[in-house]
Amino acid sequence: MDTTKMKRANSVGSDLSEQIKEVTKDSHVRAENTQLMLNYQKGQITLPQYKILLCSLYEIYRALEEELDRNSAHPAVEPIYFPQELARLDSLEQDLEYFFGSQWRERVIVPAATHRYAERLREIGRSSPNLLVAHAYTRYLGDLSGGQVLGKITQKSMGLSGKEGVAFFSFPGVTSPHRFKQLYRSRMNSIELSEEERRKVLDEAVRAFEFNIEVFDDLQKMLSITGETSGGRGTQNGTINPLTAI
Ligand code: HEM
Repeated sequence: MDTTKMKRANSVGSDLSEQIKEVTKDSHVRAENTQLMLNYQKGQITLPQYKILLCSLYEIYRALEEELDRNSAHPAVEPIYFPQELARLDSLEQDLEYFFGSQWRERVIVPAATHRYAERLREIGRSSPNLLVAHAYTRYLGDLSGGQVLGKITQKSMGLSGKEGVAFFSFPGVTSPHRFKQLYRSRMNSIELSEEERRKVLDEAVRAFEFNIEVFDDLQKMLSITGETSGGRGTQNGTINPLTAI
């Protein structure tokens, strides 16, 4: 972490939740401004874009949640381990089945950036579980924040009714995202970390955003190669090969 970022982290006090927000502020702006997220915010997300995004989210959450589960008793994981409230894997599986049919597992295709992100999650799950909080924060608090707006946009842009195809955005175990985020932050703040460990967590959070940005950029490239950047057909439950199916 460069000294400017570290100074900024310290300027907001000693709470991990404040520091992590501060050091990832610029990264958040960059993530919001990726082409994929910009299209999203303009309501220009198409079914092929959404389906291919779901595939990557599935790989990411599979790695994240397997590592959180495996390390659930670790002192830096236990306070922020909320599988009932937060786990996304089942919802993603439901959404993928809705769009790709019962053989959806054979249709999941992801770009190289997604593999790198998932590999990093598995690596830290194995060797530095302290860092999982940085990734859990980046994804889950994002899903409970901007993600809630994106869910509504998805439903509207794709004319989906009810929860079908958009289970990913829905958190039935969280009554108030605002209050839950407060609880989550206080749990983050209760994790005991040395200065060195804290610096590594903050670094990892910046990296976590970077992984997401790379995934979005790769997805955008994949879509432009398949000519599906806008107004694609998006055959539901089609039987064609993965690239044309997205
Ligand atoms: C269209 C894209 C996005 C929009 C419109 C958006 C919007 C927002 C908003 C409005 C908040 C603040 C909520 C609050 O203060 O209570 C927020 C928080 C957050 N977002 Fe995003 N976001 C987007 C993309 C992302 C992405 C791609 C990530 C990471 C993968 C992300 C991660 C986060 C995190 C971790 C927070 C919590 C910050 C904190 O309170 O510490 N966001 N987002």
